[in-house]
Amino acid sequence: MAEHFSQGLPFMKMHGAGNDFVILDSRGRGAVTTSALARALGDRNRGVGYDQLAEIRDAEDADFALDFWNSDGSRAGACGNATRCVSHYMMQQLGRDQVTLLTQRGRLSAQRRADGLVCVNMGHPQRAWQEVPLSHAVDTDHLPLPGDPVAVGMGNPHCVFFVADADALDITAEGRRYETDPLFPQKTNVEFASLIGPDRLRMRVWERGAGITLACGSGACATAVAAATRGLTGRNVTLDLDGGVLEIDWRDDGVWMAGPVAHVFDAVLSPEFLRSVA
Ligand SMILES: N[C@@H](CCC[C@H](N)C(=O)O)C(=O)O
Repeated sequence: MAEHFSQGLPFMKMHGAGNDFVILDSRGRGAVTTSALARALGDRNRGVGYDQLAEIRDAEDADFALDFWNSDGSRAGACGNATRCVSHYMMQQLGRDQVTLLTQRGRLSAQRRADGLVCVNMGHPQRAWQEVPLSHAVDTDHLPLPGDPVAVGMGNPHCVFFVADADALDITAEGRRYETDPLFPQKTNVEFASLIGPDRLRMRVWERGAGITLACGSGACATAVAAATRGLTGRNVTLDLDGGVLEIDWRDDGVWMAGPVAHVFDAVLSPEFLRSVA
């Protein structure tokens, strides 16, 4: 790859509610991300460090397409906060307040609200066990696991626990344990949520392929769907995460998520770094 990028490879660093991303804009050229590049870049000592890498590609019937990678080099089918960050960047580039995009999940749309928050329709939640996916037929509202969690797919799998105090938990131990539970053949993201007020939840997350992160957009959507399904909240919910606040509105046309985005810096990966990954 280094021979194709003799001047280096430009990238952006952005975050959404503290969920941080490296973003490559590959429009007009082929996609460059490989599992090896994602893993090397995701290493906070030897690379740049991030929760997810998002690569923007050309799309024929949408404004752009997006692929997601976790920092361990694995692929992710959805990433709500990166979708909001990249949509912000694309709206700025196109001079518009709304964009459409393609992900593995299908066609999504994003908008900038009057208050400046960027929101995305993450699509309908996946509630059938095959869709999450789970390894066999079970009640997704009450998984046969300690703690009685809920399984929700948002284009990626989530296992949501409702607990008395999410801040009192060792989520590294609990998250690691359930990420690889055999009930989830593709592993899972793990959320821990507590009801802290009417339609308000405190949520912490252990992400598949990334570990503890300060926020997870698809996880916030899954948690809001699980809370409404359990009758703990209505369908319009505010979530307090370690890195900020996300608003989730489960409407007839899908689960909408709104929150802050920040463009941190632009930089260039050196040819030496790219050579070391080849
Ligand atoms: N941070 C993300 C979710 C990223 C993907 C996840 N780790 C997976 O493997 O499914 C978000 O904002 O949704």
